[in-house]
Amino acid sequence: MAAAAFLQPVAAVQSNRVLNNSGAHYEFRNVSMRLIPKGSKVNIQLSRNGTYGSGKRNFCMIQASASQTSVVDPVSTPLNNSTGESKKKSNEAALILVRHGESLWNEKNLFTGCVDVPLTKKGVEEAIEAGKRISNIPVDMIYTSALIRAQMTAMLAMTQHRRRKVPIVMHNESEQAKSWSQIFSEETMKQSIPVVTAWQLNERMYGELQGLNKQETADRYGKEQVHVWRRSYDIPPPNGESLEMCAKRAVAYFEDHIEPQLQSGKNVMIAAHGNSLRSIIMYLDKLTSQEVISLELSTGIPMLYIFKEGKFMRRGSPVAPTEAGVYAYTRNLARYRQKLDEMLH
Ligand SMILES: O=C(O)[C@@H](CO)OP(=O)(O)O
Repeated sequence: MAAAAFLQPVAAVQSNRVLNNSGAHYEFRNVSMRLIPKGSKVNIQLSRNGTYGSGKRNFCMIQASASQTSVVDPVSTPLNNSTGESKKKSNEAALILVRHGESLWNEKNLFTGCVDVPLTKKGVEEAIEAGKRISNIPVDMIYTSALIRAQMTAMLAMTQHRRRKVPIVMHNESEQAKSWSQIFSEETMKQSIPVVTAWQLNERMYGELQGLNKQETADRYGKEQVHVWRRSYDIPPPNGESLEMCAKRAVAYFEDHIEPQLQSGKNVMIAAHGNSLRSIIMYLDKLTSQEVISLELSTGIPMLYIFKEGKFMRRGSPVAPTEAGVYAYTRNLARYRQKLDEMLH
């Protein structure tokens, strides 16, 4: 099947029933399909009571064939197997951490926490700048929080990547969402980067401070008290999460979901928040609770780690996409950079 494929909402098809080989009818509910140009063949997958089968029928400009396709899950399928761009002979991978760009509530100096606000224009520019800095570093998987400011940052950053892969948000929240967002072209899959969103990477929940102005809160409760709420390790703000509580869920997620990807040689970018990233950095750099409270992260500045032989090595922030030093960190990064240059010049 050579033609470019794309997903089509089921509702766009003219019938609400298809006929399978044995003459049985299936409702269109849970049908996933691959559309190709007129006259070509298309495979249809039917999901009925959890089982899959193949259907055959002419409708619109599609002719259905009896052959069956397998459902390809981009998260579990290695995306780099044909380009060889980040094949790991040694067990090594790049990890990029980036705090979201400035949000509308950063700009207004409001406690934000888990309130879902977007980036400002400056935040958009910061995200694009972050993308330029990492535009020569391989990215096979992206993890973001469930909040739009982190997701915008990841997406905007990837618009700058020289490899030009397309970040695609995975929707696993329901069987239907999963089935309706499937991709049916291996070629397209190879050119995609799965984006996994996880609430565990959210900013720490700021409780009753969310939406309050930081300066006004300091004027009202005292600078010291607000400093304790903002920067102590284990004292939570009223009805909110302490950094320790935030670290518990963010680090558990990192260990359970992200570290296995790095171990398998995938290069990962995480776009998240001041406090969820401080928690993860505390884990990566083995910081004490005293050390982590003085760690401040700027918005939109990517940080690079190399994961090798089970250890994380902090490599700082690439200051420019062409910064030679970054690519000298490992042979794989150097090779990737060289391949991009060859491909794109
Ligand atoms: O308001 C927030 O959610 C965070 C991040 O902007 O603030 P703080 O600097 O106090 O961690």
